[in-house]
Amino acid sequence: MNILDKIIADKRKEVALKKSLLPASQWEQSVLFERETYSLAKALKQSDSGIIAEHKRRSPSKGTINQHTNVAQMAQGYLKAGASGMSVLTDLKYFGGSLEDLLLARASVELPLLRKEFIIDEYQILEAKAHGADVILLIAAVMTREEIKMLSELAKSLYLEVLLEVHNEEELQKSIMPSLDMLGVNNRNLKTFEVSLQTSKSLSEMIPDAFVKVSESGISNVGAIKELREFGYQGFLIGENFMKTDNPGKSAEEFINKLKT
Ligand SMILES: O=C(O)c1ccccc1NCC(=O)[C@H](O)[C@H](O)COP(=O)(O)O
Repeated sequence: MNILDKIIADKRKEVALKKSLLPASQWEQSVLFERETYSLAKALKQSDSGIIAEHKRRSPSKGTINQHTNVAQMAQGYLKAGASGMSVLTDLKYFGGSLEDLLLARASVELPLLRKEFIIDEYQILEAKAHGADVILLIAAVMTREEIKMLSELAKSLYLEVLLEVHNEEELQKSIMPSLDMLGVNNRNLKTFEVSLQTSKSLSEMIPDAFVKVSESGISNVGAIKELREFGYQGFLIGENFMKTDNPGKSAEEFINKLKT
């Protein structure tokens, strides 16, 4: 079994257990459920950075990246740096994240927040809204077109935006539908961990202009962003490059300042 299949199999068990313990209806009572959300798509179109800076303690491909994080400080650092949004990993087993991380980020900044999670069930979308997310991620590799439609339409009905992630043409073709806001191309093959920015470049012309294009993973220098912009990308999801430093906020600030020159 490849790592993505393993993550999804574990996620199904985790969600089934949560559903048996805590009904989804409780999330609708959260004070955060009725709030206005921030648009990441708009921020990416309007900002001059386009950076979505990630909070990620560890990953299957890199192991431990940074165990000594202060989510609130990091969120404020990313905001000060000029990031267009923040991505918060909420999976515990493989990434060391939690819904508390998302709540802390929400309490700290008014930036658009992406819940970076392996979403396979409506329950996780209600949970995302109740914990401060503005955007959810759907991964085409692990769902059918019907599931993408059902989950993205639910998210939109809750005023959450949807970032749909693909890694190849087949995933892209099966996924295009009006209930998506952003199309993300993951440069990392989640089954083999191979990373190539060429994946974003090759798929770019197949993404309809109606969607904001986001390039994800393996971005470690300003030159890469300048190249990807030539292919129409307006969003750039960066995790490890910031998280591996002692001060991710400051490292994002230096990166974004360099981007402006
Ligand atoms: O990062 C991994 O090892 C990974 C493995 C399996 C599924 C997902 C994985 N990563 C999630 C991401 O998409 C990245 O955290 C995100 O795009 C940022 O990537 P990077 O800048 O390379 O840290």
